[in-house]
Amino acid sequence: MEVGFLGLGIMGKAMAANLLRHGFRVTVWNRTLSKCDELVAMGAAVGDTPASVVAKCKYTIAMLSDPSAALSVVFDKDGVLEQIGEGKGYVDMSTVDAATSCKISEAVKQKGGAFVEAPVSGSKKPAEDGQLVILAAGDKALYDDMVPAFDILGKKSFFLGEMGNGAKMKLVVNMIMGSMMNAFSEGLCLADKSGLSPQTLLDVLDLGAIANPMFKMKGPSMLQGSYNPAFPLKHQQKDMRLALSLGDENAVSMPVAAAANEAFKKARSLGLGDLDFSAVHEVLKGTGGSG
Ligand SMILES: NC(=O)C1=CN([C@@H]2O[C@H](COP(=O)(O)OP(=O)(O)OC[C@H]3O[C@@H](n4cnc5c(N)ncnc54)[C@H](OP(=O)(O)O)[C@@H]3O)[C@@H](O)[C@H]2O)C=CC1
Ligand SMILES: O=CCCC(=O)O
Repeated sequence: MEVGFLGLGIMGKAMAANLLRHGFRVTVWNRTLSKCDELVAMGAAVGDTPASVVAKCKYTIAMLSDPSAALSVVFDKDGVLEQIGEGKGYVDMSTVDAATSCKISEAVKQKGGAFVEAPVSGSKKPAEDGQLVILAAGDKALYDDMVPAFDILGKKSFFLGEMGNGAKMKLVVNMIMGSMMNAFSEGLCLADKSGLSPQTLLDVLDLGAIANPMFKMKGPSMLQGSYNPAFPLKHQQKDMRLALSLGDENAVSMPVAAAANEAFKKARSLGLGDLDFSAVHEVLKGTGGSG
């Protein structure tokens, strides 16, 4: 199978590499073109623009930072819309809001193409290992065509029905994750300040009902103040913002998520946006704990 791949950040690079390793022919494009080099060394071809990738490939996948990037790659000059059409499919796996997905979907359909939104749960390592959870919605025929690729990228794919449901599901999941990260960080600070060993807290948590891969993976590095980015904090804050907006639209009160968002915003204002989202711990340490 041949696919185009737009966006070679932390996630896109790992996902495109995975497709190459499994025998897919992949044509890549990234705004900063030099980031294509590693994929070319693995056998990828390069397109000069999103439009040229879509012209070459029947199916094109995108993995971009946020709604503004997702829209720009489709609607701007040399964008996806210039070449999408009958018989071609576009799959956006970026985390965006439902309105962004719907806008792209309408435009692609108007040109005769098919569109699926397919954001993912799972971070850098699951992307490298093909263990993502894919939250797709939109054109079912295109989804079915993409299953061979989704089976390589992920351990499970959900088809969630109408356009926007993938984005909404992803935002709900990440809203919970961002709130959990704040509660976890507060717990580490509280343990430390009240004379307990935060390391022992990690051991206790890992044996009980709230054990989870995030605490297990992030806890030790948070205690060391080490935040090598797997999931950049600026993206987690974007997801909190978009989830809170979904809450506004549906009149759902989310005080816990709103407080977590404030901590992520504070972290961004301190210049921590490019670090891992667990760097929010630095903010919470600064307000009383020492982790
Ligand atoms: N990292 C993670 O753990 C996970 C991330 N996600 C989501 O996946 C998406 C990608 O995340 P991740 O790979 O971590 O992000 P990165 O910040 O590592 O990569 C972002 C990508 O978007 C591109 N980009 C940004 N702005 C524009 C623009 N205006 N026009 C064209 N391209 C643009 C960047 O290009 P350039 O290289 O030129 O800057 C880069 O390829 C995000 O929506 C994120 O929320 C979902 C699950 C997990
Ligand atoms: O959007 C990022 C999700 C990160 C994860 O699921 O571990």
